[in-house]
Amino acid sequence: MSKPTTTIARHLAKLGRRTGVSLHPFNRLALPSTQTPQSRSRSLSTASPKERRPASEPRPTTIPTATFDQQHTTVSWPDGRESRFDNYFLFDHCRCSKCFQTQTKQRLKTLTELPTDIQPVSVETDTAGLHITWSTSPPHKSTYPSQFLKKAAYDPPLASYHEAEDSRILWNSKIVQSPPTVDHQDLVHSKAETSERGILKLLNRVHDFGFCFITDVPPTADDTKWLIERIAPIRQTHYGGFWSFTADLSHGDLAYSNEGLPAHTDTTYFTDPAGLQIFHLLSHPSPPGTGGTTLLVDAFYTASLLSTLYPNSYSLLSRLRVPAHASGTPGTILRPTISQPAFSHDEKGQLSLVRWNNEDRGVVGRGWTPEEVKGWYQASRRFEELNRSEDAEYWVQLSPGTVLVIDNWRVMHGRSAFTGSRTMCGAYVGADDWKSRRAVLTKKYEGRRKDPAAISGDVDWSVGW
Ligand SMILES: C[N+](C)(C)CCCC[C@H](N)C(=O)O
Ligand SMILES: O=C(O)CCC(=O)C(=O)O
Repeated sequence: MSKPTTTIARHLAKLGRRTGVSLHPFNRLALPSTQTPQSRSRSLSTASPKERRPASEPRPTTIPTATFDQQHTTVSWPDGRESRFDNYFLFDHCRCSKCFQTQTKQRLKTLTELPTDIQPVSVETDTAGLHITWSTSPPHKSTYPSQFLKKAAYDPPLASYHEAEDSRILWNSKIVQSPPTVDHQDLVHSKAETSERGILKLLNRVHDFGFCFITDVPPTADDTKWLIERIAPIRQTHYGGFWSFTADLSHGDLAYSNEGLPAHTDTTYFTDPAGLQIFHLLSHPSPPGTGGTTLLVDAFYTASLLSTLYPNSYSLLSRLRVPAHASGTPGTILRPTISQPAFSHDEKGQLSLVRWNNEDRGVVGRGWTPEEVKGWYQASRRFEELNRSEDAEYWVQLSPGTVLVIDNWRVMHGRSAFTGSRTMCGAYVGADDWKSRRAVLTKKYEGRRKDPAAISGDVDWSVGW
């Protein structure tokens, strides 16, 4: 693949000057959201006086006060902020034993069982939070911890929700200086707690950087499979569960050849793209073999650059849906029922999933305007140029004993063409599965520190967000 002759370096230099941030790795660039900078500033500057902006960060609070009327209960925080809740919303979110099954953590009432004219007969506040006695017969009593109310506030939302501190760190080619790594011993220690803490460290690094190496892994398929199964359940696909592959075209896919593969994410043809892509290079005698070097690119980093350099291109790649397919293996014609754009965002507008695979891309343009077709190609070429820039590309030669764990929703991977006999093994893990594993271990070993008010009495308020 010839290097694109681009003016990206000039753009990057300008960007560095314009944003005042030096684009070195471990930079906490703001993750791009659906709104491009211009549109974001417009929405803020045109907010009418009546639209209340998220309040500033709270000062230490003591005990709030509360008032209510037929429709709402309003909590006034000691720092002057106010949070207004529909009474129906509060009643719906009661987690007393009659409304919420504490073991299964599920609601016990349907919406039509909640009276639409529900209102308090009294409200009180204390260090435990807000206590409401409702106008039901007999009177139903609910308690809401202050922490819950601040997190759930929607009228207005509190700043902490939209500016939630995210530990993600965007990186470029300089990550080579200090790539995230954990040691195999930390993950398979005989003491269960030590292993779990090691797996949490691994998954935190995968969350923060989008990838992490595991060193000193016994270079066998069996040991690799056993290790992956300790991290999270292996996801079955049409490639099987745990796989070993080589250049034999045993599957109708270029991965099973010795071709070079540009930076891409896998399984864009699944409605739910694989969450983790785990690789372990078991063998590639070189010499006589050549090539087969691994490429990593942080798509959140290059998308962030695109968002700043070419906001309209970022918006097009966030909106226009692109068909993807896997049709090369006999008996398989895979495509998502609902095509998706390259960039998907969460409910906060944060970039959460990048689908980028030029080989598996289908026919674009159906339902688009001619201008959108032109604009999409321009935007995609710009994104590809950023991905193929020396600034973004991190090339690393894998070797037996080092496992590479990739967040396939964020970091793209690829490889240089190779000769010789090369065997790679690994597996996919579902996105929800590895994030659940991380959430459970975080709650177990960091819960008190990260969310002290999560457990109030025997009610778990940390779930359901
Ligand atoms: C990893 N393994 C070799 C089993 C499959 C590779 C699948 C590659 C496919 N083009 C995709 O991007 O999903
Ligand atoms: O063979 C490699 O190093 C990577 C193959 C690849 O990109 C893939 O399996 O998606």
